[in-house]
Amino acid sequence: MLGAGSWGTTFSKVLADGGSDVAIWARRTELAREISQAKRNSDYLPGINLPRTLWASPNVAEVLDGAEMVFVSVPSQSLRENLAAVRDLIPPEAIVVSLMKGVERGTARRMSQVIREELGADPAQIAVISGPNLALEIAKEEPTASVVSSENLATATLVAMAARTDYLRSFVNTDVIGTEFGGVLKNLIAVAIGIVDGVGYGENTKASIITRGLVEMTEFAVAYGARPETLAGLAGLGDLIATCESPLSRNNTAGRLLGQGYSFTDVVAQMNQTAEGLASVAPILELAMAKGVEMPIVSQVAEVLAGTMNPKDIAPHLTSNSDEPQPEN
Ligand SMILES: NC(=O)C1=CN([C@@H]2O[C@H](COP(=O)(O)OP(=O)(O)OC[C@H]3O[C@@H](n4cnc5c(N)ncnc54)[C@H](OP(=O)(O)O)[C@@H]3O)[C@@H](O)[C@H]2O)C=CC1
Ligand SMILES: O=C(CO)COP(=O)(O)O
Repeated sequence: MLGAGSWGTTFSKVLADGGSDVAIWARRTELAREISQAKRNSDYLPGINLPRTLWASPNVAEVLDGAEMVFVSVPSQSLRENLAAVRDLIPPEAIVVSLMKGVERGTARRMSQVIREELGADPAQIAVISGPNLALEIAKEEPTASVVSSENLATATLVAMAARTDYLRSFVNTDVIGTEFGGVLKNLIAVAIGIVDGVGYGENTKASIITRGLVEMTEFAVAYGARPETLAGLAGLGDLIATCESPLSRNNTAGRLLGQGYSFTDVVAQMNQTAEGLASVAPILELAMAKGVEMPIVSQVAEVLAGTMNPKDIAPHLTSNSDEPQPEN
């Protein structure tokens, strides 16, 4: 596992509980020591006991030695530089699995695309995992489901088998584009819902934004080749519900602070964990524009982030250029 944050550590627990030998690369020596010796990660998962077999090291060569599967859970914006540093250490036959839910600023690439580019990996050896998977709930072994996606169904199946425990089961699909974009886009809608909460609006506003948000997510992802069913599944609607409803969500939390009137800079300063949605807004809007997809809710999030829109003006019904009633579907 590359990354010892809340999701990297939680998913390592899942894999270890599923019977695998798991090693985590933690960039901080003291955190690696705490995981290996105390079987705890008090920075990210307070109160959670980790499996006895799990160990961590700041030495990435040691962690990757002999790995059959390499899971990656670092912030999306740091993926490329991290892969460049370990490229020669990843065993050539290893399956590489992205646990991340962002797109790269500047290139607008999905994480599996960055993996492919940086490692020169065969797409059949790459998988992505998404779904309603709030780390702390899974670390507490509350039951949930994930989706493992790969262009090669056999690869997705192998990964899903490795991640099988009493409290987590995975479905498989071959729609990598839909599975990845589902995870990215729900973060942006969760920021919008956080803004609504911060402003103090109620359930009608939230339900309207979640519903219209799913329409935006689906139109966007389908324009890039996703299957609409994927967006209606765990990696789309499922994760949208979990992230929009939960105070555990960092994207939701970031939105709430914006809705309470904090500036983007203040919000970034207050967040001590990764809120991927903040960096993904701009590249997603670039991709939307390239395909002529309207994303009124995501556009409003971008405006609130830029400080050009009062959070109180957020609404589910704005479209860019028309006062006429729009067809619902
Ligand atoms: N948390 C969750 O519930 C879920 C998260 N995800 C996704 O997982 C990915 C990782 O998120 P999550 O674990 O939650 O994030 P956290 O903020 O909890 O942890 C981030 C981890 O990455 C490390 N890190 C930070 N910056 C860098 C860098 N530049 N290079 C290398 N490592 C770095 C941190 O190290 P350090 O501690 O030293 O700063 C830490 O180990 C995200 O894409 C997120 O969307 C997906 C599903 C659920
Ligand atoms: O992806 C997640 C749940 O599925 C976690 O959401 P946050 O990154 O907003 O905490």
